[in-house]
Amino acid sequence: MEFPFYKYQGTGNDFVIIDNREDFFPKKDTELVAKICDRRFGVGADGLLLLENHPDADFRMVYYNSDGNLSSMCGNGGRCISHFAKFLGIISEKTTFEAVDGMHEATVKNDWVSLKMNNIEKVKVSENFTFLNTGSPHHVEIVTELQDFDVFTNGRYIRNKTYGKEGSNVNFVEQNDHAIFSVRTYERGVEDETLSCGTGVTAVAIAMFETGKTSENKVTLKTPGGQLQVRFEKEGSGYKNVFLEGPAIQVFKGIWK
Ligand SMILES: N[C@@H](CCC[C@H](N)C(=O)O)C(=O)O
Repeated sequence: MEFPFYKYQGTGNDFVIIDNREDFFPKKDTELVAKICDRRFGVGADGLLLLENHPDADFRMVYYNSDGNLSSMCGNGGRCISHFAKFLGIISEKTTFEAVDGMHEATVKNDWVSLKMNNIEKVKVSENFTFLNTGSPHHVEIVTELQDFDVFTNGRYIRNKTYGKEGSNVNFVEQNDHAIFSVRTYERGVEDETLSCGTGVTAVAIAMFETGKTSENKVTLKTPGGQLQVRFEKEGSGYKNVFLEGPAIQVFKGIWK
C-alpha cells in the first residue's frame, strides 16, 4: 500500500499525520502504525494522527502512540493536526474538531496554534505529587536539578508501579520563576522521554496553580523541545477555559511504500 504522509513537530513532539478523509488507512493495523513511527525502520515519530471526516465538526482526530496503539488525547498532536487542517484548506483560522476526549476548538495563526482543552474536573494532590487528567492521565512531581534527572528510569518506575496496567504519563518539574516552569516528560505508549508533551505541560501548569507554587493563571512551560503557554480559569474544584498554545511546524511530506 502506497500513501502520502506529512511529518509534523510541536515543540519537538513529532508526529506522522495522514489525510484519511477517504478512509483508506487500515486502522486496526497496530504493527503498521508502530513501523511507520519506528525511528530506524520507518519515518520515526512519537505518534501517528489520522485526519478524518466528521458529520458535525471540521474533522475528527484519531491518535496512536508510537507503540501502535490508539490512546487518549494528545495536546501537541491536536495543535499539529489543526495546522494540517488549515494546510489542506479544510479550515481558515478557527476550527472545531473531535478527538477521543470530545470536542476541541483551535485557532491557527501562521505556525502558532492555540488549542482549547477539555475542562478539568478533579486534581488529586498527594504529599509528593499531583495527579490529574487533561485528556490523558498525568503524574506531576517536583524535582531538583531537572537537567541531570534520570527521567527514563524514574518515569518508567512511577508509570508502572503507581498506575498499574493502565499506566500514566509522568512529568518532572522545576520552578524557574513565579510563572515559569521547566518540564521533562516520560510518555506512556512511547515508553521513553519525549521532547515535549502538550497534555503534560497543561497538567503541570494546573498542578502548580492548585498547589500554590504560582498564583498566575497564565504559565510558561519550558520543555527540552521548546516553550509552551497554558492559561486557564479556576471554577469550583476544577478548571475551565484551558488553552494550550505554541508552535506547530510541518517538517516534510513523504510517500509511504
Ligand atoms: N504527546 C501527547 C500525549 C500523548 C498521549 C500519551 N502518550 C498517552 O498515551 O497518555 C501530548 O502532547 O499530549
